[in-house]
Amino acid sequence: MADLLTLMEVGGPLAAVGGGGAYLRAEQPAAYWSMVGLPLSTARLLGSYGSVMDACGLTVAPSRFRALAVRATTRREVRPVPPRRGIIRPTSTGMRIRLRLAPGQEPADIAASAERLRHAWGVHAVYVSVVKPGVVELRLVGFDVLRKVRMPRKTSGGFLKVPVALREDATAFVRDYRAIPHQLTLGATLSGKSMYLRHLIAGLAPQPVALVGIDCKRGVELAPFAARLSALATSPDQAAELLPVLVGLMEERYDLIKARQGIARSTPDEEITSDIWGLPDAERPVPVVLFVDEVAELFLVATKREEERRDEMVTHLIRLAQLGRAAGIYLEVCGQRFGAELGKGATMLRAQLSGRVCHRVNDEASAKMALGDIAPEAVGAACAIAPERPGLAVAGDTSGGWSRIRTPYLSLADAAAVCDASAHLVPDLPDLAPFRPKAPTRAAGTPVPLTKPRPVSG
Ligand SMILES: Nc1ncnc2c1ncn2[C@@H]1O[C@H](COP(=O)(O)OP(=O)(O)OP(=O)(O)O)[C@@H](O)[C@H]1O
Repeated sequence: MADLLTLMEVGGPLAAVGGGGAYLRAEQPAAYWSMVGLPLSTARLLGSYGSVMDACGLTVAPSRFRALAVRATTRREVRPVPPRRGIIRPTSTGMRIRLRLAPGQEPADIAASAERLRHAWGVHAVYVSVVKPGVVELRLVGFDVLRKVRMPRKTSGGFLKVPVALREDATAFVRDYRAIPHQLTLGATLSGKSMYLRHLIAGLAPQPVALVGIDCKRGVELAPFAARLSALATSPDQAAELLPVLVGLMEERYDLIKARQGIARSTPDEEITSDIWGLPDAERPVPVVLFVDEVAELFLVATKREEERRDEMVTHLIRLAQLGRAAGIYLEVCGQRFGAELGKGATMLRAQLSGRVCHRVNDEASAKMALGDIAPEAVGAACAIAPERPGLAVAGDTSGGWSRIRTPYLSLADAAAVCDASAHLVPDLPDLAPFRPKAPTRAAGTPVPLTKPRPVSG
C-alpha cells in the first residue's frame, strides 16, 4: 500500500499505479447490466451507499461536533460517516461519481475495496482515480467495453496525440508522442499490431507531421499508406540507406537548436536540453514519426557483410531513440519478439522505447520482453489475452502503470483512404525525397487490394 502511494500522482489514474490489477479491476462480466440495468444500479447505489461503504470498511467515526449535534437534535444512534458523495453522472458505459474522502482516509483505501464495491452494486468493474487531494472519482463500468470497441465521443486527441484504443475503464488510450516519444509494440502474428499501426497512421495523416516507414515485410503493411509517407524502406538494404539520412536530419536540427539558442556548435548533442518546441513557429522543423514494422528483420543476418550493416542500422536506431525527441523525431517500433537474442544493441534500443504495448504473445518470455522491465505485474495479463480477441493488448509505460486496451476495427481501405485524402500534407523534406514511395493509383472507391484474413473477433 505504501508503494502504491509513493508512486501515486494527483490527477493521474490510480489504475496507473495499481496497474489496473487486483486493487482496482474486477473482470467477470455482470451480464445483466443493460439499458434497464443503469437506472437500476443508480437506484441501488443511491439506496445502499451508506451501508455499502460501512460494510466495505470505508466509513470513519464521526467528528465530536457531529456526534454532539446528532445526539442533541435526534434520537438516532451516532453512526460512522462514509466519504461525502457528489452527484452521479451517467456515462455511455455506466456512471461516474466523486467522493470526498473522510478524514483519515486515503485513495488507496477506496481502491482496495473496488472489487467489493463492484459486487455490492452489481457492475462489471469499478475504477478509482484521484481528482485532487482528498477527492477521488469512482468510474462504474456496466459491461465489458473491450468486447465491441466504441471510442468515447470526447477524446483528448490533438497535435501529435492519437486516441488509438479504448481502455477497459472506457476512457481513450491516447498515443501522445510528446509525452512518450518512442514506443515498442509487440505481439504474435495476427494479434493486431498492424491494426494498431493503422490507427496511428490514420490519426497522424491529417496532421502536419512527416511519416516515415521501414517495413521489411516487403512493404505489405505500410505500402497502402504510401500516398502520405515521406519515405518508405521495404528491405533491410533500403533501411540501411534511410536510417543515416534520418540521423543526418536529426543532427541538422540539433545545429538549428544550437544556433538559435546561442549554444556553441562544439557542445555535444547529448548535452543540449532544449528542443524544437522552443524554436519560433516559423523556424520549427516538422516532426517526423518513424514506423518500423517487424524490427527483427533489421537484426537478422546471414553473412559477415550483413552483420556490419546490421550493427550500423542498430546504432542509428539507438541514436534516434536517444536523441530524436529533442529534434522532433519519434519512433514507433513493432515486432513479434524483441529480446537480447536478436543481437548486439537490441536490449539497449528496447530500453529507449519507453512506451510499451503488448498484444497476444506466444510465450511468457515475449511478454516479459515487452513489459517485464517496466511493469512486471502486467506480464500475466498479457499472457492471458485470447486469440479470438485480436487488437486486445496491455499498455504500460515507465511509470510502472499499465492497463488493458483494444483498438476499434478500422479497415485497411478506410485507413488508406485517409492517407490518400491527406497526401497533399506530405511535408517538404528534401533529404527524404529519394525515399518517397510512389503513391498507389487507386480510382475513387476502389478497395485496397491488400487484405488479411480476419479471425472471428469476440
Ligand atoms: N481491434 C480489432 N478488432 C477486430 N479485428 C481486429 C482488431 N485488430 C486486428 N483485427 C483483425 O485481426 C487480424 C490480424 O490483425 P493484424 O493484421 O493487425 O495482426 P498482426 O499482429 O499485424 O499480424 P501479422 O504480424 O501477421 O501481420 C486482421 O484480420 C484484423 O482485421
